[in-house]
Amino acid sequence: MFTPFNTFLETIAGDRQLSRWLTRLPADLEAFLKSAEGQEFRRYEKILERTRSLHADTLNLNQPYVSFGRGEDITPGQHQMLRALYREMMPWRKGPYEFFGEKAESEWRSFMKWDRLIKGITPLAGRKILDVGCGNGYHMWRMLGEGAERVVGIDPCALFTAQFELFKRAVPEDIQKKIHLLPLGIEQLPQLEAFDTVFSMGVLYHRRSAVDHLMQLQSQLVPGGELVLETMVIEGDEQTVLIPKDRYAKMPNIWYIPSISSLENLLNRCGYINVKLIDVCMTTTEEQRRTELMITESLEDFLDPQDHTRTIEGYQAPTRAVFTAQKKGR
Ligand SMILES: Nc1ncnc2c1ncn2[C@@H]1O[C@H](C[S@+](CC[C@H]([NH3+])C(=O)[O-])CC(=O)[O-])[C@@H](O)[C@H]1O
Repeated sequence: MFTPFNTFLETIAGDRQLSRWLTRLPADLEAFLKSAEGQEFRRYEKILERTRSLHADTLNLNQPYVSFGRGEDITPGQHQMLRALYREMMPWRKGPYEFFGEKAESEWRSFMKWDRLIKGITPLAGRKILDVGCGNGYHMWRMLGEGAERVVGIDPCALFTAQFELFKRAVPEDIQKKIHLLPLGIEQLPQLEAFDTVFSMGVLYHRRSAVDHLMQLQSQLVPGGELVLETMVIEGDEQTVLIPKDRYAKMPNIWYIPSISSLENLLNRCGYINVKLIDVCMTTTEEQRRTELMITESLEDFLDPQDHTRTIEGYQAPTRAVFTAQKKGR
């Protein structure tokens, strides 16, 4: 029934920690496919059928444009087909990508976040990784490029899963076995204690309970494993947290924006050790902007037109911090 996810189910059957997931994963995937979001995914799958004959034997996962295949590998008709397909699968929020020479320019230049964090985290070579709220998987490909042994991403959005599948289905089978995006929310994960590094980037502020989110992430890590947490922060002391009255930067679903020191405190209270701040950076319109493949409002429209250090509601403009923290060893 759940064809696109079968390889993952087979892979985890032989893994002592991950096989625990089999108690609920098949049912969750089935429920997804039956849901409205799942119907949407099926619709995208029909679109993906058009790319069935594309096989990318050259990959470059270590540069800003994550790229698969070369332009000269496909016909002019296939180039045209890909350009049309990108449009049918809009909006492209994360990227950029290059697929057989066709560039997909996304709203976010996601490599800028990657460049800010990669030098501050434990090297990913040989590690098993979970990326929570992975979007269309841009950073997952970069993780694989760093030599990760296996990368699992979860994101409940059907479109993002389909965008990921566009590329995944074209790569060689040995690579397909190492990288998996499942259309699930973090709340659907049992305590797996299976991952050496867990990423949560751009997710904490969407969660209604920050404490539960941090504890849930911890329960995915092996003892001694590393959390990489990226989230919005505001200026202030250990007691400062912004809970927007209503919208924040026009977003209705922002619940919790702590100061750096209050988030450090929270990570410690949740039992993490070696909490380190590795980057703080105000988001610019160079990093987040409208493109041909994301034509609705972007950062520029969310800021006060007279003062780009404020959101349109008058709050501090989006500023993002990256932390690493470790789960205690046994
Ligand atoms: N319950 C949930 N569980 C898991 N994911 C969720 C949930 N709810 C929403 N999401 C997903 O979390 C992602 C947040 S974006 C960060 C992408 C990437 N990490 C990035 O850092 O560029 C936010 C941003 O870019 O500000 C979206 O793809 C949602 O579908």
